[in-house]
Amino acid sequence: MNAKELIKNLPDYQCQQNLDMLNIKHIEMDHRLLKENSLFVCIKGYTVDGHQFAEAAVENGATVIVAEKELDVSVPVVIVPDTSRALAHLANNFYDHPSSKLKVIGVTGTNGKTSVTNIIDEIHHYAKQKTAIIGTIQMVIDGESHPVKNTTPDSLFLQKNLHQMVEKKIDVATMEVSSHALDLGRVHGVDFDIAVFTNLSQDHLDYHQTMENYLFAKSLLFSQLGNTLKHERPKYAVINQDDEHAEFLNRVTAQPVLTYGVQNKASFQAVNVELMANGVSFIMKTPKGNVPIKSKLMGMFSVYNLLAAATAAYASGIELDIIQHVLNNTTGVKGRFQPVEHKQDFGVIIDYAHTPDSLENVLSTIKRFCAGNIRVVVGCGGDRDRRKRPLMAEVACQYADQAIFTSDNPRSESSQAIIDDMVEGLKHNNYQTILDREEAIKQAIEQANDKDVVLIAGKGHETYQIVGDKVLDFDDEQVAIKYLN
Ligand SMILES: CC(=O)N[C@H]1[C@@H](OP(=O)(O)OP(=O)(O)OC[C@H]2O[C@@H](n3ccc(=O)[nH]c3=O)[C@H](O)[C@@H]2O)O[C@H](CO)[C@@H](O)[C@@H]1O[C@H](C)C(=O)N[C@@H](C)C(=O)N[C@H](CCC(=O)O)C(=O)O
Ligand SMILES: Nc1ncnc2c1ncn2[C@@H]1O[C@H](COP(=O)(O)OP(=O)(O)OP(=O)(O)O)[C@@H](O)[C@H]1O
Ligand SMILES: N[C@H](CCC[C@H](N)C(=O)O)C(=O)O
Ligand SMILES: [Mg+2]
Repeated sequence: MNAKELIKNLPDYQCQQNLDMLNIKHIEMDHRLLKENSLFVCIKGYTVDGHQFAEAAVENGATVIVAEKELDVSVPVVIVPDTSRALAHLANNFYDHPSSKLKVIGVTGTNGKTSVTNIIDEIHHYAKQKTAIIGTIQMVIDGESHPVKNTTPDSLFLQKNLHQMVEKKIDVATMEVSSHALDLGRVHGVDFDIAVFTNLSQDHLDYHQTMENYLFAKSLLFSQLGNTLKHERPKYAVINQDDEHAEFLNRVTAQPVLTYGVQNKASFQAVNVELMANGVSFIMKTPKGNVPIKSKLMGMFSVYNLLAAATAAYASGIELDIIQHVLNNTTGVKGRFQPVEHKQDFGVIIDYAHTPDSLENVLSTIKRFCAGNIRVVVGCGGDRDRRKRPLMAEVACQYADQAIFTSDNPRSESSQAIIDDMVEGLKHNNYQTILDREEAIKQAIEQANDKDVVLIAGKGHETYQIVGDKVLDFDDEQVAIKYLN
């Protein structure tokens, strides 16, 4: 693509040099990945400043540099106020606005994004559409899995892969949209068709500082839901009417809103909800009549996830009988309320609860059916929201009979210091500390009696433990099976 053409829609840029004759074949933000005839965008990161690689980038094949300041290099430099935002524009332009050629469904909220995106994807797949999904666990394009680094990738990776999806004739892409991504502009320029809100509770205050900022970041998905009409269908915001922030999000979007909920009247409302030991059942009231649902997913939080997915699929034009079939048959996502069954006479559940609210949801669900004692193994991530630590410890001790506090990706912090934060001010004493996660799981399993339930929380599908900058192999499920043997 011609360089001048590529940058022409940037809202605010300066460039003294002539770009007329430059043909750009690639865009790159990492100088180590550069090829010939590339445009390199210098990003000021949290670890390093990409501007320092400008010279090396030219050696590696960059023929244009996009930067926030003048640079002494032998190729033209385009100066912009914010390179991250410029990258989102450039990538969208370079890949010819791929999100305008696909249906894109974005799901945001503190908890439930991975669960809801997977159900939405399953529904579209069952409706014989070609689907793709981007989220915490992986990116899947028409059945082919690709690894991901972030829940919501940077704008370059995102636009490149949306383009791949267009090439592969994908009908609908469902993606998790994290608050970090919204705040950092990773999804700028993505033309969403449907925006879904699950819930908002405490997490990520290390990044957002206040709950107001966190809510504001989440709301950007709804204010960014544009006016373009794609596939001859209107756009929709899908909002959890039982969440205290529902009214605010309702006002933020200019598009029609479909709501879902249990307690409050909603477009999709669950009534006659029964929480059972092997799933949930309810009547789903919809704008087109009542639909009975009996799902294998557990707990009230799953009722919300099922409703969110059903409402989004309805907004996407899927028939209710297809939605009903998938809700009744979905078996959920790896590491989300996942039982480990190994001939033992007590329960073992692996779950990704890593916030106070999700831990409370999962433990209260277990409490409903557990005839013995609940034992929870849990830790808090290092270099993440410190303020959620004592709240998670409080929930663990309040709902479980015995809590074992252990390590969960300590990253640059010491595991002991993280647990010190967890137990500070804790009034309960039904806990012990075992820093080594394998030993903690072993102890919980060895101490479990008939009818007890052991909840191993926080890491879900993860198959690693991040200690310092090392990523060590660690899989809660494998460790549990080892000691169940
Ligand atoms: C804090 C944060 O968001 N960091 C993201 C950021 O990394 P960074 O700022 O450290 O990047 P950096 O290493 O300083 O590099 C700066 C620039 O220099 C370039 N570079 C770097 C080194 C080099 O030799 N050459 C070079 O060109 C890099 O390619 C980059 O363009 O940019 C990277 C590339 O896009 C991201 O992968 C990375 O996410 C890290 C892994 C992360 O942990 N992010 C978390 C906080 C996050 O975003 N989480 C949310 C989920 C939250 C939730 O809802 O649970 C998510 O969406 O994943
Ligand atoms: N709707 C919900 N409300 C509260 N808790 C939930 C809900 N859905 C799932 N959970 C809990 O949150 C955990 C994480 O669920 P899920 O992975 O779907 O959330 P997520 O929003 O994708 O998380 P992340 O921010 O890490 O990507 C689950 O293991 C479960 O404990
Ligand atoms: N997306 C979340 C995942 C947390 C998972 C937990 N195992 C941890 O490492 O804290 C985060 O990065 O905050
Ligand atoms: Mg997720």
